[in-house]
Amino acid sequence: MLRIITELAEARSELRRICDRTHDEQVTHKEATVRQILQTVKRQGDRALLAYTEEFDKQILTAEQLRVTGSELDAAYQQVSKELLSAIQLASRQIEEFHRLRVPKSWVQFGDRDVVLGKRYTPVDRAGLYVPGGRAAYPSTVLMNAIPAKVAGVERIVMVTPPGPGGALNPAVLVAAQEAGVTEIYRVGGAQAIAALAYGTETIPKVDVITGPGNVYVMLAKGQVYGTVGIDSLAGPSEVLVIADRTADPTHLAADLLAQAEHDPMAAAILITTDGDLAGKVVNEVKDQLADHPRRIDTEKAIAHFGLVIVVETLELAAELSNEFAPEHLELEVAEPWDLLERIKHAGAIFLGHSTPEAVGDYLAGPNHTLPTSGAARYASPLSTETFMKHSSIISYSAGALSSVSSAVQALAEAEGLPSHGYSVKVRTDRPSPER
Ligand SMILES: NC(=O)C1=CN([C@@H]2O[C@H](COP(=O)(O)OP(=O)(O)OC[C@H]3O[C@@H](n4cnc5c(N)ncnc54)[C@H](O)[C@@H]3O)[C@@H](O)[C@H]2O)C=CC1
Ligand SMILES: N[C@@H](Cc1c[nH]c[nH+]1)C(=O)O
Ligand SMILES: [Zn+2]
Repeated sequence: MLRIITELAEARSELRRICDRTHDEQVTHKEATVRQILQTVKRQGDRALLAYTEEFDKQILTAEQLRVTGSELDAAYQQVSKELLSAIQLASRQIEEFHRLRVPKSWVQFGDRDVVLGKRYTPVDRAGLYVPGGRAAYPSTVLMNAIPAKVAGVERIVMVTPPGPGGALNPAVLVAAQEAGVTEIYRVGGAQAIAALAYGTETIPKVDVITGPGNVYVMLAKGQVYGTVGIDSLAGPSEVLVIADRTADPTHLAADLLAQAEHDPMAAAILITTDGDLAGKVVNEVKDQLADHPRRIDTEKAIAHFGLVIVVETLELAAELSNEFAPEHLELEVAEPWDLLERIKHAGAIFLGHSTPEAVGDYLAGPNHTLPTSGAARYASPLSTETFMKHSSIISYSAGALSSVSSAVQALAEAEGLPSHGYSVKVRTDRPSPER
């Protein structure tokens, strides 16, 4: 079931197929479904949300039930154990500490002739967070999305997540939302939730930026509403790529591959190793650990379609293949991970050494777990406080500075056939404003 490949050309073509799995023909027809959902919600608002929730989530709700009430939020604290609450609080603290480290700061620079230039950072007014809820509950994703928004200074943090049986939401998700500073929660999921956040409905406010991971419908919907709103990145079905040498433990590697595969039948789990014996042992371990896995069917599907073991001659070649794939998560399970790091160019999050399984980053190390997938790590970055901020350029010229560039501006304006541009400078240098 987990295939071993030793031939380089085949390895490259398989990696390409797996990387492109959210763009292949099976998925492209979902683009049309998603477009239809977005348009219907845009036209019909809450009515469409309720109809899609009935169709896809099998829950019958009224418009009044879309928003989670204060009493439900209070009750959630009674439904989580003390251990879980303190784990949520530990994760919150560590995620907040990490995201506070590098909040972009506004700056100005004073140059010659009283020229002042700079950047002024401001948060968006409203952020919309998607928290997945189809196959698993994701309190950790609530923290990973809401905390950076709060640290960035966003005033209105709107969360959406699909309803479970009877419309209920997972209590840990509701507790995490309160701990992280979410201001309002709506029970709606999938592409319809993304449409609600992008266009607004009678109940759900339109936001400025939508963040958060989700399945392929959510990912396609975020891609389609980009431009109407900002988005973080295309964070779709999860991926891990592990580079291992003979010092790695096959039991650990198998556990890490399955930890990714269990997210979604479209999740990807890839091992590239320099040790042929290790490759065989990992394949057997995966089989053993899957035998009594509670999510065996979906996990097996992911392993069968998007699982792979590649045996290569050198770690340099392993790094090259990894860069071509640009994985969401990359584990360096080798004797000298810091040396190998030098060769890594494209990856969402990089886990170094034998004691750093991806799960520690998924939950509480501090860096964000909402990461670009399907090759998007070639150009995109993890979700961060910057995702919820934008900057304005700051420019201030004195009269002297303006006259020193007047002829250059006029030459450029003339070349572009835009005389009023040139005149707007000339008129000021010919007739400066009186000193006030
Ligand atoms: N890249 C990242 O940073 C992360 C990614 N993930 C990924 O998030 C995803 C979560 O997926 P799910 O558990 O499915 O939850 P989800 O909340 O993303 O999707 C469930 C929703 O999909 C919609 N849907 C289901 N079948 C549909 C159909 N046939 N047509 C139209 N809409 C349909 C429904 O509206 C449902 O509410 C996984 O792929 C996981 O790997 C999770 C955490 C982090
Ligand atoms: N591994 C997920 C994150 C996660 C949340 N909960 C468990 N894991 C990802 O794609 O980033
Ligand atoms: Zn995970």
